[in-house]
Amino acid sequence: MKEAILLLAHGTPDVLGEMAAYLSKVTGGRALPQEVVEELQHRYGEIGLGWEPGVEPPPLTRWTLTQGHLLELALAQAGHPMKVYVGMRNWHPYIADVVAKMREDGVTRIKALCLAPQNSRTSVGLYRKALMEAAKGLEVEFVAGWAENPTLAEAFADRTWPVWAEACAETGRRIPVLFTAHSVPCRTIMTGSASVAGARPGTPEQTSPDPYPVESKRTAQLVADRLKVVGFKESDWVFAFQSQGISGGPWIGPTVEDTLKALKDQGEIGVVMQPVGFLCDHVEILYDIDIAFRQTAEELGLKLWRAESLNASPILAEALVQVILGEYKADVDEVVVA
Ligand SMILES: C=CC1=C(C)c2cc3[nH]c(cc4nc(cc5[nH]c(cc1n2)c(C)c5CCC(=O)O)C(CCC(=O)O)=C4C)c(C)c3C=C
Ligand SMILES: [Fe+2]
Ligand SMILES: [Fe+2]
Repeated sequence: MKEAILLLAHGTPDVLGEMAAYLSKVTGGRALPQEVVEELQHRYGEIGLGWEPGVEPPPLTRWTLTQGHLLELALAQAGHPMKVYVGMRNWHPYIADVVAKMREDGVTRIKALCLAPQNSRTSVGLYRKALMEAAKGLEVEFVAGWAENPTLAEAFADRTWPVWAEACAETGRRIPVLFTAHSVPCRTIMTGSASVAGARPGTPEQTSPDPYPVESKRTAQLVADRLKVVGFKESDWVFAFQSQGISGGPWIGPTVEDTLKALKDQGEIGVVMQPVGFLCDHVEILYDIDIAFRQTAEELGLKLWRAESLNASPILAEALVQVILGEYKADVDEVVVA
């Protein structure tokens, strides 16, 4: 048996001209209106993507590949050297192509982990589906969720503390922290939902509510708990779901926009945003938070600070090692032959 690690991630286009093809992957082939394509080209353009390839790949691809390298190094340092591959669902390097490469390299057992700690059928479920289709005949151990890993909470706390301290010092006030995760469509979280993307047929997951909203808030709670050693209080944080889709239908809230308004109405003068649903920089952080929410906050008279993304955080690499080595009991599927 030859075992290797596969990190699964979202993927992002390399140039603006690939946007329509990329979106078709994201939506599973459903074409989106031209104005949605153009709006997303505008947003990705604002964070540095061009019509021609840049010197470096876009942040989401670059950081995801870096996280793979750091994990490989951390595994070796922990005395468990294993090769780490990275596959994306919606763009290159595609999961199917990476699994084909793993086969070529003689891998017979894959331990797969999503760079999305909170389990949703609209993210993790789709990654699992793509992997199982590609890995026919290989043994697969799939980690479905690791939202409550204490070292992950430590990694986020490590990024939150300096910016929260800066915000409080600059204003002389306790500034609230707004933890966020990506929103999902309302139909995703409904029991018996028809939207069961990625769920294994006949499993309870297919008909049970999506665990995602609860898991997202648990991550936030654990980060808040860890910050209490530096004087953080339970009353210092709130939670919202950000970046509701622009492709139609109702998505879960509370939204960041409504939460910023509520904070202003309560007399707050600023807010620190900590997006605990994301492990690295991408459009939801660099555009939605740094440009759009910052502008909304300014219009309301609030100053907005943002915690640095985990990106190359060594504590994140440590958390991944724990999940892979089974030192942290993650939500792991039974080992199956795909
Ligand atoms: C837990 C759920 C989701 C996470 C996490 C998530 C991260 C994420 N998404 C993008 C880029 C896009 N996502 C889009 C649509 C979309 N996203 C989710 C869920 C999560 N995304 C859903 C359910 C959908 C709707 C899909 C559909 O069939 O319509 C889109 C399309 C435009 C839009 O609707 O906004 C983009 C683009 C990134 C980069 C990302 C980060 C890892
Ligand atoms: Fe998405
Ligand atoms: Fe999104």
